[in-house]
Amino acid sequence: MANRPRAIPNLLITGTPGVGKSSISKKLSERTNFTWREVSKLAEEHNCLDEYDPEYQCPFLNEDKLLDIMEGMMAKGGNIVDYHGCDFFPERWFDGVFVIRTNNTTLYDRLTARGYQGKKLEDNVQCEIFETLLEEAQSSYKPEIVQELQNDTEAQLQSNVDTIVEWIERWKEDNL
Ligand SMILES: Nc1ncnc2c1ncn2[C@@H]1O[C@H](COP(=O)(O)OP(=O)(O)OP(=O)(O)O)[C@@H](O)[C@H]1O
Repeated sequence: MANRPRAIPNLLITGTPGVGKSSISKKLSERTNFTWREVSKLAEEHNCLDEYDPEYQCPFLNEDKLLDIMEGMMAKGGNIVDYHGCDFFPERWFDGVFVIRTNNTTLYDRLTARGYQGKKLEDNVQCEIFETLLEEAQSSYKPEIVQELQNDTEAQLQSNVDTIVEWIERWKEDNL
């Protein structure tokens, strides 16, 4: 553990759209001095979105350009990276990967409330049912750094933030 490149860890908060990544990341950034990196916003701000994908009703992400922009941000640690994908980031960036989960009916309600419908709604709920992001995280990172967090209720939201804050403290102690 002694030759870790960072004094404070980088975290990845991932999961299907609507599971609560931003809610958790925001609260976490308020409880810590870590920086919340909303990848979708970064991509927009730095013009990393290419032409529109009519099937999925969202723009294509220019991953290489985005990674170049994020590389410098990640060097010192202290980042909370929030994105609904995880297999294209360099494995070395992250010390902890948290896959946020939500039960299917709750997720359906949240996405409907957000105005999702038709194929977009179905695809996102299926993505959660098939545990797509969990598998993606498990195949992209060492199993010991990947943790699932159930996030259906407000009480779970709070306890998930507590769990990650405790994880950060433990990481710091282990990597002095
Ligand atoms: N634990 C929770 N209990 C109740 N509501 C929640 C909880 N977590 C998130 N929500 C609500 O669910 C909705 C989606 O949450 P949020 O935007 O954080 O998800 P997300 O995973 O970041 O989505 P996206 O990937 O699209 O950005 C929001 O309305 C949020 O207030």
